[in-house]
Parts: sequence; C-alpha cells; structure tokens
Amino acid sequence: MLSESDLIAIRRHLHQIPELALQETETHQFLLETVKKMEQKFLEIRNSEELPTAMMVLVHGFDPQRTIGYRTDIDALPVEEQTGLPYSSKHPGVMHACGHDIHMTVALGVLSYFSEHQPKDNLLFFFQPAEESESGGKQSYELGLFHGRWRPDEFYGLHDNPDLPAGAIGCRMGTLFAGTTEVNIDLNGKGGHAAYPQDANDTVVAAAMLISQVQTVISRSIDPIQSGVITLGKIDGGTIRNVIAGHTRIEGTIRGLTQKMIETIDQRLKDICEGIGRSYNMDVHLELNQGGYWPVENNPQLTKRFISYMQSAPNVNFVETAPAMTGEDFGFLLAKFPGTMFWLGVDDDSQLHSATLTPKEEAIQQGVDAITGFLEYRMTE
Ligand SMILES: CC(=O)N[C@@H](CCC[C@H](N)C(=O)O)C(=O)O
Repeated sequence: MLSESDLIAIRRHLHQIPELALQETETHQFLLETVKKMEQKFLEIRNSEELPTAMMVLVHGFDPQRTIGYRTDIDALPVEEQTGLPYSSKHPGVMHACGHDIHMTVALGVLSYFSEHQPKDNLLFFFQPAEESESGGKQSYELGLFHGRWRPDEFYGLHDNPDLPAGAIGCRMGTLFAGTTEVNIDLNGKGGHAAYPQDANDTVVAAAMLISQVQTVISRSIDPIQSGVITLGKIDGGTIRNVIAGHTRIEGTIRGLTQKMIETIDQRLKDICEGIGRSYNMDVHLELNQGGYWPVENNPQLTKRFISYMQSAPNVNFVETAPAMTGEDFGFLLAKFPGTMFWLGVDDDSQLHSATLTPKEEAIQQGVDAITGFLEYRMTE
C-alpha cells in the first residue's frame, strides 16, 4: 500500500510532468506504471484505443452487489508556473494549476488500499483526460468506455479547494458546480488606414461596444436572486496602431447554476451579437459550445448518505459549502450515472488556475483516508 511519503513523491512527480487536454501521454504512462506496481490479484486494467490517455482500473469485489465508480481528472493548464518550488513543472508553459496532480494522487492512494484489501463491491477507478477543455468525460461516455462491466452504478469524484482547510471535505446537496458554455466571437469588418476610418469598418470599436453591452446581461436580464457569470477573458484584434483592424476575436465563458440560466444567458449573447452586427454593418459570428460542462448536480440519496458519513466520521473535518461558479465535466457523467462530487480542502492563498497555486500536501493522505472510509462504509449497506 502506498505510504504518505510515497504519495507525496508521486504527487511531486506528476506535478513536474503536466500535460494539456488529450496530450497526457507521459502522465498516462506514469499512472499505468504506478498501478502495475500494486498488488494485481483483484485488479483489471483497461486502456482505450479511442481515448489513448484514459485509463480504467476495475477492482473486483468478493461479493459484488454493485460497481462504485471513482473518477479523477488528469490534465493540466496552459499556465507558466511561478511557485519557485524545487519540483516545479518541467514542461514550459504548462502547469497543474488546478490541482489535478493532487486529484490523481488521492485516487492512486485509495486504489492502492483496495488493491490489498479486496472490497465487497466492484470499484471502478477512472483516470479521465481533458477536464479543462475538450470534454473528456463526455467523450469517454460517447465512446462507450462505460459499457458492460465497466459501467458504474454510482460515481464519485473530488475537486481540490484552496479556500478550505487542508484535508477538509466539502459538499452540498443539489448543485455543486455551475454549467459552463465556451464563447468564441469573431467580428469580421474591413481593415484600412488609421487616417481614413470612413473607408474601413473597425472591428475594435464594434468589439468594445459588444463587450460593454455584454456587461448588462447579468445586471439587467437576470433575476438578482439567481446568479450567472459571463467572463470575456481574451481579446485579439488588429496588428499595429495605424491599421484599422478588419478582424477581432473575443473568447470567454458563461456560467450558470442551472441549465435554464445558461440557456437564458446564451440567448442574450446571441441577441447582442446580432444587434452589433446590424448596427456596425459587419459579420459577427458567435460560437457557443457547452460540450460536457453541465451543472454538477449531486444525486439526493447518495449525497445525503455521503454527507452524513463525512459528518460523523471521527477524523473528517466536514464543511457544508455553497455552490461554486467553477465548471466541471463530471457534471455530464453525473447526468448519466447518479453520484456525488465533493471538495477536498488544500488551504492555499492562491486560487485555482493561478500560477502560484501550492496545495498543502497533507491534504492527500487525509483525502485518501476519508474516501477509503466512505467507500468501505458504502459497501456495508
Ligand atoms: C474546476 C475548473 O476550474 N474547471 C474549469 C472547467 C472548464 C470549463 C470550460 N472549458 C469553460 O471554460 O467553459 C473552469 O474553468 O471552471
């Protein structure tokens, strides 16, 4: 069984080899090697030709009534690490800035326990590529990875949370995470000389108007008791100060706690893009892509059981959390299989997706213990 120091060494290695969505080959290889070093008696490993960086490990139970799934994501972000840690990313411009190195390590810790203590039910460990983009969860489902004995009857997964004390477990009934839609807007006007605006059709000015109008969607079109977010995080237009930009691209993300809210915001954005196109006489092309980033809806019965276990377990610090506007493609999988997503506290001043994210490593063993305890309890029912 992996000890706490083994787990920390594993986490530090994973931290050094972050890879972007669907490119997680080194990570996949390392995960595979780590699982192969475990006791193999109850384990069945499955790789997928269709989704080569995904890995599934089935732990065969001794008297299975059900298959309980546990999912971890494995991809990283295009962020240049600035932690200064001796085990910083060796991949320039890529970092585990969302803590998926912690997620994987916790999953390996739980798996290594059950590789030596045969569970009653079957346990399915799913190492999922592409959570940050490319909808790896949805792709896995649509490619048929969960067919036959690989189908979980219920599914669990965690996300690390810098705002909670290290090792604390956070959860709530209902929606834990928002659904998201990726937004791409291309404004196509007419470039020209900066001195002759009358002969051009300036997409930078139209983009500025569009961005300002978008700020009214949440403040004026949404019931203030409910909530939503539109962040336009990237804009790219023009080439030089004295050429009017014939093309500008804006990229962003929409967040809502219900599918209805996301659709309402999507519709307002469509209206604004259409209006800007008409008033500035240019083509404004809007692309909206929700992929698998559905709201993360926790199953009522399973989550009630999960919370009551965590509240009464002697060594677990349980915190009831509010819904978060972060997105997660586990939302898609929870729409297909009942289950629960929860937080693992990692106590850090830096936020998720920041270049200085430094999760506290003591959270790993505490997470392993809490989840192992819960799974054992669940299998007694
Ligand atoms: C936990 C977390 O940070 N998740 C990501 C999920 C990405 C959603 C999608 N690519 C989008 O940007 O809409 C997040 O950004 O919340």
